[in-house]
Amino acid sequence: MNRVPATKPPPPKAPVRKEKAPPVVPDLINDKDRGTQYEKGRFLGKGGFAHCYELRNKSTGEIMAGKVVPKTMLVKQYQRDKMTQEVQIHRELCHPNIVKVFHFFEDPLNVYITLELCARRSLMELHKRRKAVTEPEARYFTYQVVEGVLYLHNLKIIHRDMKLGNLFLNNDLVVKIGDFGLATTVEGDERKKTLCGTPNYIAPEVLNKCGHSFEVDIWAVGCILYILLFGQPPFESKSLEETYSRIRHNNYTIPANASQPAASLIRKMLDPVPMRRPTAKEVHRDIFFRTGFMPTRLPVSCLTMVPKFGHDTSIMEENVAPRGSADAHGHRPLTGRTALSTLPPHIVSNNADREKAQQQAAEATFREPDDAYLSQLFRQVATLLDHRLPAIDEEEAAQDDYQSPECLPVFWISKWVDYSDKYGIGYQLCDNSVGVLFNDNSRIMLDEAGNELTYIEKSNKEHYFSMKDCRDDTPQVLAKKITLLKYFRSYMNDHLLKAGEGAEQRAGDDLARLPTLRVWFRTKSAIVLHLSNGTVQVNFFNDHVKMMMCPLMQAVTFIDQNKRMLTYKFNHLQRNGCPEKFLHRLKYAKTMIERLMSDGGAKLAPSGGGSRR
Ligand SMILES: Nc1ncnc2c1ncn2[C@@H]1O[C@H](COP(=O)(O)OP(=O)(O)OP(=O)(O)O)[C@@H](O)[C@H]1O
Repeated sequence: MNRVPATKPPPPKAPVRKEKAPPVVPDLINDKDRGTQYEKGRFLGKGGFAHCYELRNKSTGEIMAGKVVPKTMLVKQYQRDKMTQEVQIHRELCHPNIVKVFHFFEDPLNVYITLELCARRSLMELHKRRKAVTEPEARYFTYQVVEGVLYLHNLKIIHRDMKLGNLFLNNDLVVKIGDFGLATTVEGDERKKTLCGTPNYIAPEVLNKCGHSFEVDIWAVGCILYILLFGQPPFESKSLEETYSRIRHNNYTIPANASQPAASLIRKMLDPVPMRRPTAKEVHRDIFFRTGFMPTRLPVSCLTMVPKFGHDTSIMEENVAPRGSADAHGHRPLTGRTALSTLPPHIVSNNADREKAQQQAAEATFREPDDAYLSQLFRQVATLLDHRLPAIDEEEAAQDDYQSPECLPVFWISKWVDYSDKYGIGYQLCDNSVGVLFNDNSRIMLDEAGNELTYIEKSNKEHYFSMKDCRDDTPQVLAKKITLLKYFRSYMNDHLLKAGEGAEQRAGDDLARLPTLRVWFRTKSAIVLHLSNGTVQVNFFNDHVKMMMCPLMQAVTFIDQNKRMLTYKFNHLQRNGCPEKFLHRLKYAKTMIERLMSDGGAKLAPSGGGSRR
């Protein structure tokens, strides 16, 4: 296929930028000293000097993460010393909020560190997808970070590179502090004078080179809490010089909508004078962590969607008269996009905290763009295609080093059933939750366990309730929709194969607000689906290739004919090239996004071809 019209002279071939040579990692890795063999699993990602893979202990079946550093990266003595120092500090640590190091060994090619697997990536990906999170979530994550820091400081260890990307998440969304590459131990009142490498959230005393200690970690935690709550770093600017100048002058502002305890804690942690900053112990007992919601756990869906903090026992629906204005506890349902009342039992809090969290979640959903990021995605794909992308081989693009697996979507549609000639389209998400987009543009969603139900009116007003609360007097229209949802669910469970089978999954949760199908249509060659979290999915009928594009991660994932998942950042494809086959699909996707935009709100295109119920 021609990439340039024949009339134009072809522009010079874009240079292909070669990345650093990736390590050669055998499929079977031998830890000779312990007599253990590991099978190399999926590629997890790469950092400045390490590549990370899922490893499976052949004899125990245990799955872990394996950091691989090629020996060619450790030629100089100082590089080897740094690595040994990092591992020496890290391997001694044992705390629920610190990534566990299991072993450290080498073979002729590489050095390996086996680590506790953090399958849900890091707070950096959460931040990219969500920007500002709600205060209960910020409290939940930051408290765990502080617990880890308190443990380290008690052992006289400074981490010195606390940042979102070093705060990993396991499948239960427990925070695990990792990457001890800049960590050091402190003797007595010693002030450290040198720091190799640049920590992300650099404290003023490090910039001023006047000696630093534990307080640099507290400064970084202040930056982390700020980013979680307000969606951007406190001293961010267009240039590094300007950022450093702002740090030196303590030039940052706290948005007016911040709660008093949050604002006060941030001010204390971002004090320009290190000695005035609270210790980890003082932060740990700060009032911010003692008031307001503190969820004991968060659902996986909060990596991409604002969570909900309660149920709506008083169902309201267009064309359905609300049954009473207050629930059994005398709580009035909120009007707006979220109507919440009864709280899950594991959240201990008072009414005022509860309503505040509800309000915050509602405000956050109002901040989501009306087009669910479609125009943003269109611009990204259009920009990518405006460039002359270097053509590369498909197999080259399938190599680990080429991919960015951290950008894999949290949710995609793994099954769908088109019954729009009568009712609507039913679908299953990759976590086994199911939803229906009805022909009247209302939506319904049920989590995997079949407990948590979300009903979204045509006007986008959301109602959450537990299936246990569904009584005999459920309004007839809704009862019918629930029956249809269950029908779709059993049909999909019985009949269809799941796309992307084998990927990480987790059961739904009572705080989960799952993404729902917003708009869809079918063409002769594909079905196009747009989820409310911004993901656009295109399933091609002829060869069963699927593509998912995420505007927030600025990335695309292909599930190819061999069911391989290949994830690429748009800017990586732009710089390093794109196989012709994917380019062709991206061009098609651009037209499809345009059509989604012009279709606006859920106009169901006439169906043509493909599977149909
Ligand atoms: N314990 C883990 N579980 C799952 N994935 C991990 C784990 N540790 C690291 N990763 C993944 O591997 C990638 C590379 O790891 P990391 O960033 O720690 O490497 P690095 O080269 O030491 O980092 P840096 O460039 O920050 O010095 C990370 O982006 C992350 O996606």
